[in-house]
Amino acid sequence: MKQVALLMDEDAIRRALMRIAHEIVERNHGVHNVSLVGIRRRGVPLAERIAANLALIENETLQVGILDIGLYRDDLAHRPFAPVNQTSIKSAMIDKRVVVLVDDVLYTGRTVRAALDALSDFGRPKAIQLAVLIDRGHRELPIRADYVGKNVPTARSERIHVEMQEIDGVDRVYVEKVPMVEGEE
Ligand SMILES: O=P(O)(O)OC[C@H]1O[C@H](OP(=O)(O)OP(=O)(O)O)[C@H](O)[C@@H]1O
Ligand SMILES: O=c1cc[nH]c(=O)[nH]1
Repeated sequence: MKQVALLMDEDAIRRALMRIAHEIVERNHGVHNVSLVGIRRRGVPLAERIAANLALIENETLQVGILDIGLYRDDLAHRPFAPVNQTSIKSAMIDKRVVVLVDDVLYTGRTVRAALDALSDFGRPKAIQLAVLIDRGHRELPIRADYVGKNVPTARSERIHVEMQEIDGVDRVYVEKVPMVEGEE
């Protein structure tokens, strides 16, 4: 049977996203030169919520870019369907700016690797920073997050599920515990 444990509820997600917004302001001395880019799918509503928090803190409205990394995945050849590119980014949001990439879960780092590759098509940012709601460890590439909602030590056999009101009708994060197989971490 599927075993699940709640990691974050609506309030915990809201607080984490407000803290991340404050950290972005502090690290970048404001948000004047900052752009937000959400990785589809759930990175997009997360980036929009961080943008709303930044508007409250700094009184500046940031547009949110949408990055679809489908075409840049390193396992493209093993996927059954060709992806449709749903990226929506203007070069002016990238060139010479500090770009904060936003995603829901950081795991192996392969999605972020693909996102860095995809972003380079739009210009040359001054810097790229990474914000994630959950860092679950098990990196396979030298990638780290600058802003983390919650660090969650996990076994590889587990899966983190992030659900967002805008997509799933509810705000919550839970871990699906899969019974360990002998010899696994
Ligand atoms: O660091 P990584 O190993 O790349 O894992 C993290 C990514 O995995 C998830 O996407 P997934 O491809 O599972 O699709 P989903 O968004 O439909 O869950 C999640 O949304 C992250 O983008
Ligand atoms: O646990 C995981 C791993 C990758 N992507 C997710 O969304 N959850």
